[in-house]
Amino acid sequence: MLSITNLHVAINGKEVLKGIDLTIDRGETVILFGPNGSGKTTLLYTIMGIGNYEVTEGSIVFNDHDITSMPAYERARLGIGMSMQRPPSIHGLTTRGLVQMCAADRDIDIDKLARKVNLEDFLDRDINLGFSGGEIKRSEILQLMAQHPELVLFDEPESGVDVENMALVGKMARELLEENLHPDQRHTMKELKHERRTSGLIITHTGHILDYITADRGHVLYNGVLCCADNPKRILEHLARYGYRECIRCLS
Ligand SMILES: Nc1ncnc2c1ncn2[C@@H]1O[C@H](COP(=O)(O)OP(=O)(O)OP(=O)(O)O)[C@@H](O)[C@H]1O
Repeated sequence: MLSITNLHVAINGKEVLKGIDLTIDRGETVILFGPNGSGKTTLLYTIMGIGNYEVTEGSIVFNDHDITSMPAYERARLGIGMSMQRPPSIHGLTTRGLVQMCAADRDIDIDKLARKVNLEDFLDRDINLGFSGGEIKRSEILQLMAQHPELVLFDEPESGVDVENMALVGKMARELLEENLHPDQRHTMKELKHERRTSGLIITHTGHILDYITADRGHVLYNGVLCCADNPKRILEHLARYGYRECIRCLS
């Protein structure tokens, strides 16, 4: 699905990512922790191909396509989608218009999808213009539901979201990632996991998203370097107790 090898990324000549190796298999969800400024957003934007990020070394391969230098719209067409932490407002582009663009030639019922995230009254408003934090996140989810990507990149889904909105965002994120496949009498969890085609890479500081989705693995990104891989809840407990100082010891 996604294979990142020795990825070095610079912004305005400053190296921010310093040799990232990361593989995400089909149906797998990976959580990314890390202190402010460690390069998490840079990694997600570089995978999506947006912004002024220069790949100076290494490669990103998605479903056997080398996407390292591909424009963002081609990556989206291949099946990568992203929910940004602070997406821009766009004058003159309605939410409905953007959601329709996300769907490309898929046949979707925009009004029905919007009702799922309580955004039916926002469809004819300019995208994100005057939206609250929770409304922005719900609109990001709506776009992802329309796009139906194979790899979902979430940059801090909890940011700016109140408890009630978090429950809705978490539920919809689970629906996107787990594709409404629930264990029943005929199918075990293991069998269903095998059927899943959607993968996720999620940045979180608080870990609240882990109350809603099942993550397979967590990593810590520290100063542009991935420094550990473990059960995400265990990493979170460790960070709550010791902060990031153990990462410095780990890397030294
Ligand atoms: N356009 C830019 N110009 C210069 N430096 C930048 C730019 N964008 C990001 N950086 C720098 O790159 C580093 C990594 O930023 P990034 O946003 O990837 O960190 P992060 O781990 O996502 O942080 P946070 O948890 O605070 O969101 C920071 O030092 C940041 O100031």
